[in-house]
Amino acid sequence: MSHSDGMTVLEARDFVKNYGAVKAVRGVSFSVKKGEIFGLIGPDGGGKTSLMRSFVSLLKIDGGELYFKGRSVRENPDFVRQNIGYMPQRFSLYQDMSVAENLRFFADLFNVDRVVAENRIEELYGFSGLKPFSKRKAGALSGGMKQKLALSCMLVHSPDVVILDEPTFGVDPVSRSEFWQILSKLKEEGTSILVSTAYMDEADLCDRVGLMFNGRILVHDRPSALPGRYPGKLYSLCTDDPHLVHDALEESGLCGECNLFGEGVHLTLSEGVVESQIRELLELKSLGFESFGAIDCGIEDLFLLLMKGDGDER
Ligand SMILES: Nc1ncnc2c1ncn2[C@@H]1O[C@H](COP(=O)(O)OP(=O)(O)OP(=O)(O)O)[C@@H](O)[C@H]1O
Repeated sequence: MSHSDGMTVLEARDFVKNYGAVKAVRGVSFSVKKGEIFGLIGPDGGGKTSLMRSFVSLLKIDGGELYFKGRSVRENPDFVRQNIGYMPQRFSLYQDMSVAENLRFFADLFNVDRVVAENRIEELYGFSGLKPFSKRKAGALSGGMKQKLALSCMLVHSPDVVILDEPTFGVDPVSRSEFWQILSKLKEEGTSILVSTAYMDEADLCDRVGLMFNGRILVHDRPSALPGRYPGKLYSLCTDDPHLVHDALEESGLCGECNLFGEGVHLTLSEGVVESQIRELLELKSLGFESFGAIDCGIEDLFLLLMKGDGDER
């Protein structure tokens, strides 16, 4: 039975993946629409890789269903493998081969016609900026350039749906930004992208994101809609002693949420508590602070809150 509405390219319905007793993915449902960038965001071990590898039919599905363009992944493994571009966490480039040779190798692997391949490789050079390095050995490229080459190799057979597993992991900030610019160009070209990352700041670069933790997608929405999902008012307190302040606030019972955050603490007030009580407590304990005031919630704040609500055993 087809589940395609023409606009949905990837869909998970109550998808479950176990490794023996380890519940890696515990019933996940979401979809990726044609021409959008959907980000799976979350810390290591949340289940992102298991979900992605299952989508490309590299792992057995233990429950629920995954669909690619309306077809069951379980029943159509060859169709899936031929038509989805998949870039795993450790994409194997041939280190002793040049950039151009790697690209031609992957074109041959996917049986891309020679002329079509050369045109596509030129197009990919345009996307990636790798042309000046075409003769350089892959092993001699920087980390960021290696990831761009891996992406290009994966795109050489022109898949219109791609799955990228933490493609920017360990890459410097400038190259990360350049990599996302390439993804944005691909999207403009009509490519649909499912991409995972542990970098929360990459959420804003996606059309929609799913926050994944402990085998579940805790919430999925447009990045701009996520702050609105935070219940209550959030405060930021900047201090030189974030640990001491955090512990004092936790002990006081004045806060609902209380999390260390960079150079300070993000907190909510317990019911009936007013802002001045926080100031008074810190003065009483002789704990200094530079500023204290309400702020807009960020994606990390929401994630911390939702993660606490998901305390199931593995
Ligand atoms: N082959 C395996 N055998 C047993 N457990 C596994 C296996 N692969 C993954 N796991 C476990 O499944 C859970 C989810 O792992 P998964 O790799 O899917 O998460 P992730 O969010 O992609 O994290 P990472 O970025 O580290 O890969 C983790 O607890 C992990 O230890």
